[in-house]
Amino acid sequence: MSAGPTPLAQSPMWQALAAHHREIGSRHLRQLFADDSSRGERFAAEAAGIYLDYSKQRITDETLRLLLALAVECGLPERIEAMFRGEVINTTERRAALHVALRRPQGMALVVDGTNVVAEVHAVLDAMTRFAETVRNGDWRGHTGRRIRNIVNIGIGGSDLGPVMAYEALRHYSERALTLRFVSNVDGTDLVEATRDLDAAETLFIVCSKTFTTQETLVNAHAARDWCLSHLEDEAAVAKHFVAVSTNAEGVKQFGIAPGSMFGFWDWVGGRYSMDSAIGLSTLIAVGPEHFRALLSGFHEMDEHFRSAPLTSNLPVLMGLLALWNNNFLGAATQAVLPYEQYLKRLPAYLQQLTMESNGKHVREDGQPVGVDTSPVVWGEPGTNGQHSFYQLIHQGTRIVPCDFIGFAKALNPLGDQHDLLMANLFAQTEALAFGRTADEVKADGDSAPKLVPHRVFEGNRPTSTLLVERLTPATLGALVALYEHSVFTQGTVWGIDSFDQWGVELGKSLAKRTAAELTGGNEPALAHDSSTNALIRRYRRLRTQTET
Ligand SMILES: O=P(O)(O)OC[C@H]1O[C@](O)(CO)[C@@H](O)[C@@H]1O
Repeated sequence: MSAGPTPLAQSPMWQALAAHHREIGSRHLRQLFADDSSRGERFAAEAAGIYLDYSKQRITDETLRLLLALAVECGLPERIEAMFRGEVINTTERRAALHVALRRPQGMALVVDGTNVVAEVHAVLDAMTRFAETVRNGDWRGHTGRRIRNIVNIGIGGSDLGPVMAYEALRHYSERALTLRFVSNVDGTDLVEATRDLDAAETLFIVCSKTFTTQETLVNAHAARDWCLSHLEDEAAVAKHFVAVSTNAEGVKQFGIAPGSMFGFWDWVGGRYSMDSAIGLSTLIAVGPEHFRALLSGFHEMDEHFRSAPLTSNLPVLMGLLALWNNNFLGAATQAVLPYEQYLKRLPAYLQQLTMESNGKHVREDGQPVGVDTSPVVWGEPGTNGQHSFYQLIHQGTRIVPCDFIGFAKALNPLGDQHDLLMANLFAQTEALAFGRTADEVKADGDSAPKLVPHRVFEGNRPTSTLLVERLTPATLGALVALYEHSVFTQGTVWGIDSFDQWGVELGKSLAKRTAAELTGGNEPALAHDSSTNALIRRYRRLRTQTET
């Protein structure tokens, strides 16, 4: 009988990294910087307009050498090639993961099973562009002949987070005459508040769902349809006020949206990798075709870098391996993403899905336990808001929280010296986190009572990376997102997991379906859950019908 593959933690390179960690794991960044005056320039790399400074990570040259060797041992170069060739790397769903095809220029064919998928991508892109232009220039009229002024995107997960993140990120480049709203939650408040002040005659709904079976989206889409018809009082209005983005033409037709108003994509685009497919229709309408194509070109530039740059200077590879080092060897369970750019306020939420839905897995592709920790918990807030909230823990708490700081050299909305102040905060935070403040330094400052000294000590040695970009543009946004996509892929490859499935969302979905039927109706159904769930359902049933006092 075959002994099966060697568990990751027993592999030679993992073992070498564990030994190396025992040797240097507690070495302080103060010492690492003191030992090498060029560290700040040496531990940096640049691609697609993004400069990555990783010198404030707790690593040495040897750490990097070993991490890169681990990536090679785990087959990263071959796996990158396999993804770009369109091989079935999403093995549990038996599909390719070809989001890189979505941003290829027209002439750069990618033939999978005899089909040039890039040509198909551009055919959809052209249709989206034509449609977006009619909306933007007012040729597309609502049912009563009025111009469309409001766009409401209905979708959830990847069919929401990408569009909303991109809309917020690129607001500076958006058509001001259009109001965009995003509805995702099955909580009725989301739709009610999104439509409360809108005129149905001027509102276009984009129903985004890869599968067109997602309960939240369909429920919201039907409620939006009811809202629209309650105002416009004619079934025919649906044709002018609803379009769909999906891979499920039949489902779209059943909803009542004509095939001509559907923009398609393919099963090889994962939901969380779909913001640059037709799911980006709201983005395209908001920013216009030129900016949308610039966004795609930024993605593509990072793709090409990921595919062709040597591993030693490959941004996504470096970021992925550093995240893995922090997670698996330094024991950090979380990863903070801290954009010092207000427009990127939804980026942490977007990256939560990208990272945690991709790599929050406990088994390898072959079904065997991974045996080491996988995805960190990703979270964050834009700077400087976080500084007055959770940074306390990052500076002086007992846990290590590796942070990605993201900043831009040029402000999109210059206001006095506010941008310099913003960036001064970013630089100061990374410095304080790395170097801290010793008791002797606190005492030397002379403004602390002795008993306060320990409270004012900062241990430092908190690992951070800084991503510095000239300006937030559609192209740099695309490059930034692609950077994180490929970093996630790098980590998943080392762990040997399928980063493109999401079986973990299924159990909750099916239990919710069963439970929904038990919450309403006159007679209490026989409840066969555990005693906690049974009691909660009973109390809920009582409260929902109880007369208010
Ligand atoms: O676009 P759909 O098919 O409605 O799916 C929405 C989301 O639901 C999931 O399948 C599971 O949460 C996500 O991966 C996806 O982005």
